[in-house]
Amino acid sequence: MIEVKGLTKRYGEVTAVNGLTFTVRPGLVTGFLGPNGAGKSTTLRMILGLNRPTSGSATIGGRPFVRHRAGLRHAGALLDAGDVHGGRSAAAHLWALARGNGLPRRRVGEVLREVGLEGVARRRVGGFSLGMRQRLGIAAALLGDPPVLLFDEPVNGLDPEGVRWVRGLFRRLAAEGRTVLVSSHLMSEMEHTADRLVVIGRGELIADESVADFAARGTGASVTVRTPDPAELAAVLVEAGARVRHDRASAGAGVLTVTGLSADRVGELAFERRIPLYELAPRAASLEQAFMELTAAHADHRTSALKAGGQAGWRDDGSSAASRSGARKEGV
Ligand SMILES: Nc1ncnc2c1ncn2[C@@H]1O[C@H](COP(=O)(O)OP(=O)(O)OP(=O)(O)O)[C@@H](O)[C@H]1O
Repeated sequence: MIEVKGLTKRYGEVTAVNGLTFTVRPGLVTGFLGPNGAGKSTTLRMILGLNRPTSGSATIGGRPFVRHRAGLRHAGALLDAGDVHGGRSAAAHLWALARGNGLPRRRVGEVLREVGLEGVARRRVGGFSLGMRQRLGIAAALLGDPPVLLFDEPVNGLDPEGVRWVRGLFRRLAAEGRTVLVSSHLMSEMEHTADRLVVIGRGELIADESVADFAARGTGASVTVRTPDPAELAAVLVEAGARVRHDRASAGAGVLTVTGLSADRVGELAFERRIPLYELAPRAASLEQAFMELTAAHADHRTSALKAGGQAGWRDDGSSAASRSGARKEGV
């Protein structure tokens, strides 16, 4: 379990994280989402004791991470896949970590097999692709067989097969009862991977709930209804204030997409007018749409980034080099 309470981090004038409070539970994959600069990496670094909070606390299993001896047995993390000594082999890199944490040598071979790098164990990490480095970072996180795992943008650089593999790995780790926290800017990725979402914007908590509850908050929610009398039903629904789109005919019936009325109300109106229904299904807004709506107020930097000729919206290069190297310079 990870517990974050009133966590705040200021860098001079910049408040990177502002009074964050949330709990990450075992047995679930929790997605940690937010626009660029929302404070995800800073939060993960504070949870791992790499950045010192200005105020508030973060604990893993009830204690600050730095108070755990042989830390890799308690929590494993992939923060920055590029942050590896390029002159070492994959096996040597992992063996150095294992030795420092009192872990047996056999774990090196086990985790290399787990991530599919056993064939390149003796190769220098300097020649690895970004995807291979991500796999190596995941191997390092798994080395101590820890109950708590944190991954910062783990799918960057992975090919489609790698993405599928990593999704399956996270689901398995959660099914084993571990606490799994995964940061991402890819909404679609979280839709397939996470059970819960912690969403932040400008360092503040926006949502902490199940994926389904989060998606249901978007205004793009609609109702799909199939009926042999689509024209008549459409007229009734429009009269009641709905917007109706006639999509297609299917198995002798018309399919309507209705927005602005709940599925319950659509069913009631059809019943009152004695219009038969073959199908009535509420559809939540897409996660992406709900996310864009809910974070809009916390992400006005998108516009300024565009004006400045910088990158707007979601990060797609897997790095925020300035902030990360800056955070490293803090020397904690
Ligand atoms: N060492 C630092 N010195 C000054 N400001 C920093 C430092 N580290 C981070 N920041 C600032 O804190 C804010 C949060 O940055 P952080 O990297 O945690 O966000 P993020 O959600 O991980 O973003 P991204 O997805 O772009 O990596 C940003 O405004 C960033 O510029």
